[in-house]
Amino acid sequence: MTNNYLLEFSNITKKYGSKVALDNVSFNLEPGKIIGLLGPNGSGKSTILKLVNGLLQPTEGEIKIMGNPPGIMSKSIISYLPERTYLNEWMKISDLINFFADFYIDFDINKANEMVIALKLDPNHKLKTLSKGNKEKVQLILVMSRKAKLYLLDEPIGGVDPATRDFILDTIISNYLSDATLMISTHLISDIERIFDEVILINQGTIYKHDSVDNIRQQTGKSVDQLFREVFKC
Ligand SMILES: Nc1ncnc2c1ncn2[C@@H]1O[C@H](COP(=O)(O)OP(=O)(O)OP(=O)(O)O)[C@@H](O)[C@H]1O
Repeated sequence: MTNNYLLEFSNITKKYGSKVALDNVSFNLEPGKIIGLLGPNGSGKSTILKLVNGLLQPTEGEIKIMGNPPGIMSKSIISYLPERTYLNEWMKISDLINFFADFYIDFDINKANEMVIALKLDPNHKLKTLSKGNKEKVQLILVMSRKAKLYLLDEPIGGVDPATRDFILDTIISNYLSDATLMISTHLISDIERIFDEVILINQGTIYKHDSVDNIRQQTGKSVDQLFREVFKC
């Protein structure tokens, strides 16, 4: 690595056919930060996360994760929670945990089991039988139990009731290593902004603002949620 960036996202344009989803987007992320990726529907958040994870290829531009392009090395250090579940609905929570433990050498099975207890889930239940919010908890447990360097969470807690969100957020932040970076796409800004160090505000495929939450609060006198509502007012 020639610099201290965990992720370099340089001059990325992504087109789906003739649709420009990202237009010359650049940002760099340092290790040890929690970044909120915020923007209206269709602004390009999921596209960014899929590009970083190597599920999509950029039309133009360059992505580097710890100095390397997305590939085998980056997949070993990225833990990704996609917007839709890909897990086998017929598997029990305990089976899914064992499956992940077999698949990822950085998976901490003890941490996963602790989180199952903390989030009041029954490991003998099949995913198929769980409510939407409890399914989300299971997916988060699986993703956060890896000792990854970069966590990419696409809308992680949309289905969880507001009272449980805080508890889940606390569980997340107390269970990842302090030099890891989390990038979280969400519409639940007021619920989650307390854990963000930085935010990237994106609109129609271009970055409106990338700054620390402290700077935003100092410079605008507003919370991120207030700023978002003002900037992206319909
Ligand atoms: N496979 C695809 N084919 C064509 N267009 C696509 C495809 N995937 C995304 N798009 C378009 O690219 C743009 C960005 O989509 P993306 O899913 O990245 O937005 P998003 O910010 O994650 O949205 P949301 O908040 O609604 O989840 C949108 O206009 C979307 O319609």
